[in-house]
Amino acid sequence: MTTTSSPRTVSLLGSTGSIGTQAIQIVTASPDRFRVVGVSAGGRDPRQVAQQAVTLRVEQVAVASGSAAELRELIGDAARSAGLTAYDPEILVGADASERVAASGADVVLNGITGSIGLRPTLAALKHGSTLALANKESLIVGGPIVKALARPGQIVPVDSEHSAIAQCLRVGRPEDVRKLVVTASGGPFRGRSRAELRDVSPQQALAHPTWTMGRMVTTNSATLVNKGLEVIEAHLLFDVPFERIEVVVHPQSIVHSMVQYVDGSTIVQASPPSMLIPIALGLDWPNRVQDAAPAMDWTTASTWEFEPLDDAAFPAVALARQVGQAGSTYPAVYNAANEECVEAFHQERIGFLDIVDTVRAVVDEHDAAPHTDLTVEQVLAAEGWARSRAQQMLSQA
Ligand SMILES: NC(=O)C1=CN([C@@H]2O[C@H](COP(=O)(O)OP(=O)(O)OC[C@H]3O[C@@H](n4cnc5c(N)ncnc54)[C@H](OP(=O)(O)O)[C@@H]3O)[C@@H](O)[C@H]2O)C=CC1
Ligand SMILES: CC(=O)[C@@H](O)[C@H](O)COP(=O)(O)O
Ligand SMILES: [Mn+2]
Repeated sequence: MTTTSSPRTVSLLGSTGSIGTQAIQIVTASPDRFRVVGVSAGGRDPRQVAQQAVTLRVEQVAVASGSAAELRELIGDAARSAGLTAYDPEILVGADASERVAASGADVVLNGITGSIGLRPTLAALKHGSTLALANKESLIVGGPIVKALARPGQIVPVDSEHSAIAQCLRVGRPEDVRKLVVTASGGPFRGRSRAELRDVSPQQALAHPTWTMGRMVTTNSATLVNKGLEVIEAHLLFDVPFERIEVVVHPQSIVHSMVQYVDGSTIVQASPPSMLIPIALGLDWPNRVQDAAPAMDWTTASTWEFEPLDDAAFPAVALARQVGQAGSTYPAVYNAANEECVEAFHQERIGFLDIVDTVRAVVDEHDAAPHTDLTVEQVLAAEGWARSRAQQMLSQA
């Protein structure tokens, strides 16, 4: 028996970024399964947003900053070039534009925004009943218990490659039989270097990721291993596994995207050549798989997979993340916000590479949060504001 169903409606937040553009690749290849109804971006390239809107015929187009009149004109130009006569989407401009797209009730909201600015859109998507395909790990990490309290079981589908891998590996066993989660890390461009050898590395070197092509923030976070620290907290929050049962192992090939070890000694791995197309496609239609979403492993040619322990002395960001994750409350928000400030300063060549995690640690050490049993968004935002300004003060004295 064949069944037909209408395509899932999808809102893409961060549509012009690495995750957003790959999501468009997936949805345009499967028009029978997905229909994009909204796109949002920061507004750095309104022409690209306009072109996406017209190509996908979305109902809502949003940018955080820019001019509504200019965006409308660019959409009009792109529509005329495409031979579209009557295309008049809703245009949203402003700090809350993505949140409004997220609140429109699409079947799936893919949050591919960078940074903790993605928190309110994440909350809006959950409140309005959409499935949240979550690439924007920062919103879960900073919002922690607030995000979890809003989400019904299964409403958040991880898009981050490691967490998508773990979610896939968890489908083969019972939760009570899980011994540990093993999160893989490429080790970044500076794998194997000592702390002393990291002192003078440049922003350009930090952006030369060995296996993934991604946006600037997450690529830099891979170089410092802050990304892996964030991912340990993300795994704890998504899968309710205590920190002491979440391991990190360095795997330079980025083929095994993470693993689950069960109590009988079996380890289940998810493996595919490094590509976000599979986790994005799963995020959009979990647990259904999109045919040929990405190239599979070729088992007819020889290959070598290496695994090695993380060097915590050279890369202390993961150990620090475990501490802030255990502390909970506003500590993860402070860790992330201080890091976002430091990464920008590093790319402006105001500070060195080692100053990033050293400053994050110093800001976290100064943070004095009461344990919040009922954490609120306002408390998170206040702690973030404090962390950002404290990090900036420290950086200007560095
Ligand atoms: N890229 C990857 O392979 C992976 C990414 N992730 C996570 O996914 C998220 C996105 O990463 P990535 O795609 O690499 O990042 P990019 O920098 O490539 O893209 C970020 C996107 O967010 C948009 N954006 C920025 N600020 C706002 C805002 N205030 N409102 C709405 N949109 C905004 C940007 O628009 P504009 O350019 O106009 O500013 C852009 O479209 C991050 O959380 C990252 O950690 C996780 C795993 C893998
Ligand atoms: C593709 C993806 O999920 C990234 O978050 C990735 O994890 C980055 O690679 P690292 O393992 O170097 O952090
Ligand atoms: Mn990841």
